[in-house]
Amino acid sequence: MSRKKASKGKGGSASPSTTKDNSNKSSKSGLVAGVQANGVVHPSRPSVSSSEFYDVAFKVMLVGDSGVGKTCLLVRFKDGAFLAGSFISTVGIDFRNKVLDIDGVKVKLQIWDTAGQERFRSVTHAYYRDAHALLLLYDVTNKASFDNIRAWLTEIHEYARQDVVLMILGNKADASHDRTVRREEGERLAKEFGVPFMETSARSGLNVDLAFTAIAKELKHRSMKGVDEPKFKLHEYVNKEMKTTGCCRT
Ligand SMILES: Nc1nc2c(ncn2[C@@H]2O[C@H](COP(=O)(O)OP(=O)(O)OP(=O)(O)O)[C@@H](O)[C@H]2O)c(=O)[nH]1
Repeated sequence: MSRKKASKGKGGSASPSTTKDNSNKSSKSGLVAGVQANGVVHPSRPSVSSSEFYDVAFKVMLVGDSGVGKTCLLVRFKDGAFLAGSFISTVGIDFRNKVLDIDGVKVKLQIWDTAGQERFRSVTHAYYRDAHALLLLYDVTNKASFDNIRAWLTEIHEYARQDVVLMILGNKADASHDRTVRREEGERLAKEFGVPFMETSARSGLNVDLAFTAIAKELKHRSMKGVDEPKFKLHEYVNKEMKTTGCCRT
């Protein structure tokens, strides 16, 4: 299978220019050429065994209230590290790339980290329609961020594609002493809307890889499924993985 080469930069900012306030967390390598509107890149380069090369690419957006841990989740997934220290809010939108090997297929996720603050909402709206998947986060120590999930879902239905892959994540699951939202509440809400759900922790790494891998698997199956290939079921995959790992995988 021939493969496309991913951009070399760690990530980048898209217009309007965005980053964390006063931080150097984002780089500025710009948008990656070749990611088409339907997310499937038709490769033209020969296959090489490098993580820079990929077969298909998709855009994944992280959304949710300010402070729920979107940037930290992305950094944990991309770099395997936790961004400790004082909280610096994202301004606008920023992205990073990561290539995953899904059943022998190189899947590039271009992951967009959006600002949770209300004042950047109109910027975020402009990016919804290009997203193939959305990870909607709340903070298990912040009840308001959980209550706002319904409003976020309304917004998603208004601005995102109809076939967008969606998952709800209850982040900061490590912070058991400060928890105000029980896991069952998250599960119930997600069930009500028919959306897969898991709790995550950017701090400990709990379920972070699983969340992105599940999304990548679903997107890859949708774009490349053969006639005889069994249908991939995101819900079932998430439930099975949570059961086999006892709900907690770092
Ligand atoms: N205990 C704990 N703290 C976390 C976790 N994830 C993020 N935080 C903390 O929560 C704060 C906010 O994290 P960010 O990742 O910047 O939040 P955000 O959702 O990107 O916020 P905006 O950019 O304003 O939308 C920071 O102080 C983080 O250190 C987590 O999994 N566990």
